[in-house]
Amino acid sequence: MIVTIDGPAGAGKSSIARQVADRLGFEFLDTGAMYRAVTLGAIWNNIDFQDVDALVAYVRSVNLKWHKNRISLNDTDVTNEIRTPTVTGAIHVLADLAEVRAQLSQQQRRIAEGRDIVTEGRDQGTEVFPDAECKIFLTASPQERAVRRQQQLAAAGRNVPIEDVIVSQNRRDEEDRSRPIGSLRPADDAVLLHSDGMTPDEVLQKALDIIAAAAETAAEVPRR
Ligand SMILES: Nc1ncnc2c1ncn2[C@@H]1O[C@H](COP(=O)(O)OP(=O)(O)OP(=O)(O)O)[C@@H](O)[C@H]1O
Ligand SMILES: Nc1ccn([C@H]2C[C@H](O)[C@@H](COP(=O)(O)O)O2)c(=O)n1
Repeated sequence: MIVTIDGPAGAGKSSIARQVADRLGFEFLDTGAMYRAVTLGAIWNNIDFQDVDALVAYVRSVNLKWHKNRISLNDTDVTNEIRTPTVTGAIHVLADLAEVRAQLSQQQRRIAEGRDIVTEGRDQGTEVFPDAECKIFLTASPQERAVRRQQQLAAAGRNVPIEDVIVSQNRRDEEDRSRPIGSLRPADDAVLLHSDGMTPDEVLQKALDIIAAAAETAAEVPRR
């Protein structure tokens, strides 16, 4: 069974998707980590971000591996290095390129093949797994997401004023929504889960309920 969880930055996708996967004994895939890793690699290799051909060639050449919730690039574990503001600020350049998306989407489908998996990102239910048995669009208001992000950053030792968090969140939302391919939007058949005012445990339980209902429907309606 494939479960997709898409939504805007800071909605709680990775934390909820990981817990859902643990509870169900499914694999978990963080597709944002893949976009982050190739962006980091392009920076490390001093690739000119204006040179589309060079960026595409680089992404085609790298060996990206997702294993046990960690990501490696040409056999170097970059799970921690991909979470810097520099990487976050540069991702949109690669994420906007159709060829890069095609490459990473293909790899995501390969990872999911024959597995029960919870995969999260922006385009999982719309572009990468249009036939997924369960699609959730997890969201929260910009204010709520910003507060969560500020607390997450503070827990990691970075005290960032809420105004700055909101500015960078608005920029990412705009980039993610206006992308020509793979833009952030709910699939027509996604269940909307708006998490304002819900604790993480409540969101987890709601997601599990949605998945249980979808699994029941999938069992009743055999796939063509
Ligand atoms: N319902 C909730 N209530 C309060 N905090 C939450 C809730 N859900 C998630 N969080 C917290 O919000 C922060 C952001 O969550 P998370 O990293 O899972 O978001 P995300 O959607 O994956 O973001 P991104 O796309 O930027 O990676 C984390 O610190 C997480 O623990
Ligand atoms: N399926 C995906 C996943 C991620 N991206 C891009 C857009 C995001 O802003 C960025 C980082 O993702 P995050 O780690 O914050 O989930 O990567 C995408 O285009 N498609």
